[in-house]
Amino acid sequence: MAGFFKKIFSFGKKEVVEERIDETTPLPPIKWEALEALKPAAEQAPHPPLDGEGRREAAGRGDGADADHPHPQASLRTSPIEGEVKAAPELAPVEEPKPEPAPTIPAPEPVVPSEPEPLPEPAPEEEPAPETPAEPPAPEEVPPAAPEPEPEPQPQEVPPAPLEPEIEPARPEKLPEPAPAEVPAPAEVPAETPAPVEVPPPATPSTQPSAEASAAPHPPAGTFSPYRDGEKAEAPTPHPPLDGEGRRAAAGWGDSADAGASHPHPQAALGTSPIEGEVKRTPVEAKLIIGEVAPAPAPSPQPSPEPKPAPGKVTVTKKVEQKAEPVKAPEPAPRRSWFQRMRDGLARSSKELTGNIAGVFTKRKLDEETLQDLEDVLIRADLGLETALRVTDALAASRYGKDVSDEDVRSIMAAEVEKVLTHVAMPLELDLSHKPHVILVVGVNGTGKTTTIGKLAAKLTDGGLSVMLAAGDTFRAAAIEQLKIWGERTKSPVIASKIGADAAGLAYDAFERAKEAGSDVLIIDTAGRLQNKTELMAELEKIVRVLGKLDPEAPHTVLQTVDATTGQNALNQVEIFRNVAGVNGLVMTKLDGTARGGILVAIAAKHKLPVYFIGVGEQVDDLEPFSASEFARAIAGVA
Ligand SMILES: Nc1nc2c(ncn2[C@@H]2O[C@H](COP(=O)(O)OP(=O)(O)OP(=O)(O)O)[C@@H](O)[C@H]2O)c(=O)[nH]1
Repeated sequence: MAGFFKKIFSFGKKEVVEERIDETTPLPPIKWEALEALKPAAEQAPHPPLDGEGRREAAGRGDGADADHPHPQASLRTSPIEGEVKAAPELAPVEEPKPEPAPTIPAPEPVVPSEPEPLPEPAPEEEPAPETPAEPPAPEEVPPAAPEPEPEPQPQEVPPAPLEPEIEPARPEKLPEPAPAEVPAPAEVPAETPAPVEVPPPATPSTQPSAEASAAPHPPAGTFSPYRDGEKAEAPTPHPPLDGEGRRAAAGWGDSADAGASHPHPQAALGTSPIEGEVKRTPVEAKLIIGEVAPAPAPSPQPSPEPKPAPGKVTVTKKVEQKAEPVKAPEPAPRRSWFQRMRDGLARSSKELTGNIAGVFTKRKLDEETLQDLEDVLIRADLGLETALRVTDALAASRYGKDVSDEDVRSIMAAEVEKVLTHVAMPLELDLSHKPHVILVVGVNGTGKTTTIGKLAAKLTDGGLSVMLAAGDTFRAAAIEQLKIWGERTKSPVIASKIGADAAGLAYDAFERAKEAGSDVLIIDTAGRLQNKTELMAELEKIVRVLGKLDPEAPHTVLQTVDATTGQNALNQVEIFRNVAGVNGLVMTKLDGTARGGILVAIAAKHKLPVYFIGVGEQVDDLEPFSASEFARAIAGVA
């Protein structure tokens, strides 16, 4: 017995056990053990006081681990089984032995005191699971990877100690997890089998995950929400130390004191820091940790950091945009010359015409039939009867009865068309003795009056002339705004009035204003109107009459815009406007992309009015002086 007690005393902590034994009435067991003590070594010594068979069993298991706390704990639990009432008092003493491991890990102990009561139980439960050798290594491995991410979450969480209450609910689940981390020592716990039943399943699996989860999952979680919220890992940086401490404590505790308080301590520490962090981050994350931590542990941490890349991608898109910008620079593609544009525009007219001509003169001698066919082709091309006869007459005069190719025919046609146009292809001359030189622009709706005014104003202002614009189209607000835009672009003042105002009155006012301003040129826009609209045509006539009151020679130039796509109706338009407004010049618009450009030749042949410009587009510089030869060659398809 003496030796037995000595051994007990040597354990120190076990001394308490002896006293307890006395209280619990271990007398019968004492005798029984005394007998055993005589037989075996002192190994069973601690057990005797514990008395129960469980003690023996525990002793057998804990032979090697006796020194460890597990024994006291085992005794506590075992005894509780017999008389749980007593177990409570024993628990306190049992934890006391923990201090022993504490020396090894002083940090954990301080934490334990506050949570010892609840924690001790869960810890022992978890311990059994940790026994699994494979598991302990896992947690250890985890820490390395986890430490980096974990630190972040903890720091934030640590400060808000009050938040722990929220965390605690989650702890029960997590608590088992931290225990595994401490597993190293827990291996001794196995004796605590009773509780393990519940714990093991969660503990072992959870433990690793928990340890990792706390570590791995936490980092991710921390990375997720924290990053987004604070984004700044700056907060995390402070955490690392905290985590490290918590982890170290956990690890240390597990190593030495795992059995008893060690578990609660690490858990508490782990749970508090990581849990808090997770909880705050987002409920979603918490779910991940609790529910599927085990499967996710390793991957979860990784995915968490990955989300960060997402924002990185955003930056990438920005870079892409920047790259796109430089691409825009080269966009300014070289613009085709006006002639090329006119040529392309007349391509449809030319292609149809030359194609038909080729169809007539394919390996055929020139005779009356072929000449008649050619005349029909030219007329259908809107060149007009007069121009068609000029071409057929010229062809018959030189090639009648001979083989004629379509190229010969096109060449002769170009020459004859040029002859017709030469007399009308004149440059616009402005008599600046008039201050201002008044240009009245008329025409049917949509033929390009306002656009042509803008283009012309640009040419004049570019030439150093001062220009004033008058919005005589008082019927359409859009027309007024359109002219104002052109005025801004050409830096030309625009005189306008309210919708529905008298156009003649506006023209008169504008003329006076231009005189007062000393403008070189006044360009007056008018409302589009069909030549068969008597009232509108009368209004146009009135405008001309009113302008004449200020200057008998005004308007000095009356330009009519003619839409090349109009066809034969253009001939009638020019005739009417010429009679009503005294048109003395034409601008053939929309020659770009029409198959009816031949009408220009017909108009020129019939009215012999000057064609100052041709419109080959909607841009400001798409107004070109009319060239008879170029137009003729273009429409005839002659290079
Ligand atoms: N392709 C092409 N379009 C043109 C040309 N000239 C004018 N346009 C377009 O033809 C349309 C009518 O031009 P406007 O200048 O408004 O014609 P408008 O005669 O003033 O019209 P109203 O005020 O309604 O009488 C606009 O879309 C112009 O961009 C041209 O030479 N080529």
